[in-house]
Amino acid sequence: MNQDQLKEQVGREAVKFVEDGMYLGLGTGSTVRYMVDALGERVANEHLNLVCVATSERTAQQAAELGITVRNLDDVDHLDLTIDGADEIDDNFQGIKGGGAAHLWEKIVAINSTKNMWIVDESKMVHKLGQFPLPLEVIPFGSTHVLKKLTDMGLHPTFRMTETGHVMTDSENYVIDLHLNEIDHPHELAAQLDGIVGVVEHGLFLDMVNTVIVGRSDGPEVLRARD
Ligand SMILES: O=C[C@H](O)[C@H](O)[C@H](O)COP(=O)(O)O
Repeated sequence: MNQDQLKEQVGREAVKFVEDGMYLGLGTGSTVRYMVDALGERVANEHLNLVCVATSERTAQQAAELGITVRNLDDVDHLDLTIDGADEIDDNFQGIKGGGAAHLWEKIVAINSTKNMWIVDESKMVHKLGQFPLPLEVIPFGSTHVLKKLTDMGLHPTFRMTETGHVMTDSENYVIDLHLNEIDHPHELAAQLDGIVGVVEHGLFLDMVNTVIVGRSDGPEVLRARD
């Protein structure tokens, strides 16, 4: 099975956990895209009553086109479950997210969700975080000074750019990626990054996920991370 087939496999597996009447958070990314397609099929075929909150404009648009009810986070009082992708997951079920620049909204939705599930192909499972560049969402105003500060801290930052300029998030902020190779102490790094003025949010998602579904050639593996 190639990577796309594994992503589709976990997307389809994840929607089996969705129950009628749920308030559901929808993540962002290429794996989630398959999940939302599968969810749309269930909504159409089984007439499920779901209320969904999306973590990006992209996901909101896809879901709405499939006839899934999408509301703003501020218009719901709770979320039962959020299903999202991840860029890396380590042996302790800590994660890096934000490869698609959506980690700010994703983290806000995640912390307001009773349960969180991540769906990944097996290439995302690592022993130690950090091979994947760690994304930060930063306020454009003064961002070159934030970049310099991060450089001085030895965190090897680069702005994430397109051919035409800065990658912009849905909140119209910039993204800085930290090229760390290995993150020995994720909690300490998270606390350091939380303390930098101008950094809105980082892509370390620590102690957050309850269930991980890993796509493997011999079938999806469901891992329980925490209650
Ligand atoms: O910002 C994007 C998100 O954190 C994604 O969930 C993450 O990058 C994984 O995306 P994909 O499923 O495309 O690898």
